[in-house]
Amino acid sequence: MTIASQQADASAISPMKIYDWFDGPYPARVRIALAEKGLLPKIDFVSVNLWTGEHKEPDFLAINYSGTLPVLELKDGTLIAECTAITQYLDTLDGNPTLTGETPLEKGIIHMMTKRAEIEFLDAVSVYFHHATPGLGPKVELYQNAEWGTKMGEKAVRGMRYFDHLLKSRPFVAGDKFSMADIAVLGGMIFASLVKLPVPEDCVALKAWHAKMQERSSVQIWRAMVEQGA
Ligand SMILES: N[C@@H](CCC(=O)N[C@@H](CS(=O)(=O)O)C(=O)NCC(=O)O)C(=O)O
Repeated sequence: MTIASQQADASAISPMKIYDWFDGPYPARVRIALAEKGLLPKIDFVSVNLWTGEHKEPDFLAINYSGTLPVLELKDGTLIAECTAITQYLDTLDGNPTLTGETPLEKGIIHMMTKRAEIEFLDAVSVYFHHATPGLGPKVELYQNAEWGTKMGEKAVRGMRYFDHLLKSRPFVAGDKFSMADIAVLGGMIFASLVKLPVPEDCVALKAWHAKMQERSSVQIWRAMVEQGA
C-alpha cells in the first residue's frame, strides 16, 4: 500500500495517525510514551519503509521536511514531527502519568535531560549507524563518513558512562520520577543494541536501570508490538 492509500484508509477510522516503522528506536520513544499514557488505542500506525527509502520520497518529505520518523498527524491534518515535541503534545492530552514534568522545575530538568540523552547518546548512536555501518543501505545512505561514524560511536559510549554515573545516585534519568528523559535513554539503549554497540561492563547502574525499565508494562507492550511486527 502506498502512503497515500494508507492515509485515505487511516483517516476514516482514527482520530490520530503516526507515521513510523515498527521496530525503529526513535519510534520506540513515542510508542512507549503512548503505552505509558494508555493512548495506543487512539492511534493508527502508518508504516513508512525506511529500508526502501520511502521516508526520503516526495510523498513523505511533504509530511516531514526532515525525512525522519515518527510523525504524528492530528485529525485536523496538523503534523508534528520530533519525538520530544510529539511526547510533549501527547502528555497534554490527559494528566496521567505526566512524562514531561508537572512543575516549572521538573519541566526544565526533564527537557534538559531529554536533550542530553539525544545529543550525548541516542543521536550519536544514530550517526554511528548511518556512517560506520551499512546503515539503511546504499539507496538511502547517499553520503557516509566512516571516521565520523566511529567518532560518534565513541561519543555514544561516553554518553552511556555519563548516564551510568547519574543513575548511581538517582532512580530515574531526570530525578525521582520516570519521565520522557528515561524514554530517550531507552531509545539510545535500543539503538545501541540494534547496532551491537556494547554497554561497558562497568556501567552497572545503567544496566540495573535498564533491567528495571524492562519491567514497565509500557516497555513490554512496545516489545510485544515489535515481536508481532506491528
Ligand atoms: N530528531 C528526530 C530523529 C528521528 C529519526 O532519526 N528517526 C529515524 C527512525 S529509526 O531509525 O529510529 O527507525 C529515521 O527516520 N531514520 C531515517 C534516516 O535517518 O534516514 C526525532 O527525534 O524524531
